[in-house]
Amino acid sequence: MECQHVSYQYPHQPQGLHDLTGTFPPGQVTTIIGPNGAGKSTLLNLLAQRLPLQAGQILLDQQPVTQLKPKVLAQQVAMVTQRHQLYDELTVREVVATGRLPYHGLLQAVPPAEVTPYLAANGLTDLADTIMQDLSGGQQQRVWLAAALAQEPSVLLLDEPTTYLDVHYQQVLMTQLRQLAAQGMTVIQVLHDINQAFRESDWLWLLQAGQLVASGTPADLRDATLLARAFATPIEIVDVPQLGPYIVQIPQ
Ligand SMILES: Nc1ncnc2c1ncn2[C@@H]1O[C@H](COP(=O)(O)OP(=O)(O)OP(=O)(O)O)[C@@H](O)[C@H]1O
Repeated sequence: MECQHVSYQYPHQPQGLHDLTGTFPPGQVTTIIGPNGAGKSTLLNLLAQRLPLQAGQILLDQQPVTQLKPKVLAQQVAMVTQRHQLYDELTVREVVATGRLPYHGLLQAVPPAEVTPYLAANGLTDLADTIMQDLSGGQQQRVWLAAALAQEPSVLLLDEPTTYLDVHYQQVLMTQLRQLAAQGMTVIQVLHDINQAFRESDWLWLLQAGQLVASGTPADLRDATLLARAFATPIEIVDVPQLGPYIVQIPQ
C-alpha cells in the first residue's frame, strides 16, 4: 500500500494531514508513531476508506483504492475497530461472522464452518455465545481482531491495538502480527509505546502535526534528536543489557 500526496482537512480544524507520500511495505509490520493529534488515526481511517480521500492517491497493488469496488476493497482491507455500542448485544460468534460479510452479504448466509477457525485461532471458542457487553476490554479486542482476520484481508489496519491488553497479551498480539506479515499480509498499526513500536516493527512512519517527518526501518529512525523534536521532549537512547537500545524520555 502507498500514499501519494495525501492531504486531509476536517471542517473548521486548522490541522489535518499535509501532502503525505510514502509506502507501507507489503508483508511487513509498519507502525505509525507520533505525538497526540499528529494525525495517526486520521491516516488509518483514510487507508481504510472510512474517511473520503480529499487530495492525493492511496494505492493498493498500484491501483487507486478509489477505483476498487466496495466489495473488493472490503475483501482486501480490514480494520480492527475499537469498542462499538452497536455490537453490544451481538454474540462473539456473530461479530466474528461480520468479517465474512464481504463474501456473503448477509450475516445469516455466513456458513458457521467459516467462523469456527477464527474463533479457535483467537482463543474465543469458549466465549462464542457470550454477548459482547459481557466481555472485558481485552477479550473484545480479540474478537475485533478475529473478525478482521475472518475478512482474509491483504492489508490489516489496527488503531492502538494494545490499549486493553495486559503485557502478556500485548506480546501475544505482536507475535501474531509478525506471523501474519510473514505469511504476506501488510500490517499497519498505530502504537503509543515508542519502544514497543521500534522493537516490533519492520518499518516506521513518524508523523508530527499532520506531516510525515520520517519513514524507514527502526534503525533509520532511532535518532534522539529526530524523536525529541517530533515529541517535543528531551529524549536519550540508552543501551540496556539483554534489551538493546531503549528510548528514554528525560524528565525536564
Ligand atoms: N472527527 C474529527 N473532527 C474534527 N477534527 C478531528 C476529528 N478527528 C480528529 N480531528 C483533529 O485532527 C487532528 C489529528 O487527529 P488524529 O486523531 O488523527 O490524531 P492522532 O495522531 O491519532 O492522535 P492521538 O495520538 O491523540 O490519538 C487533531 O488536531 C484532531 O483534533
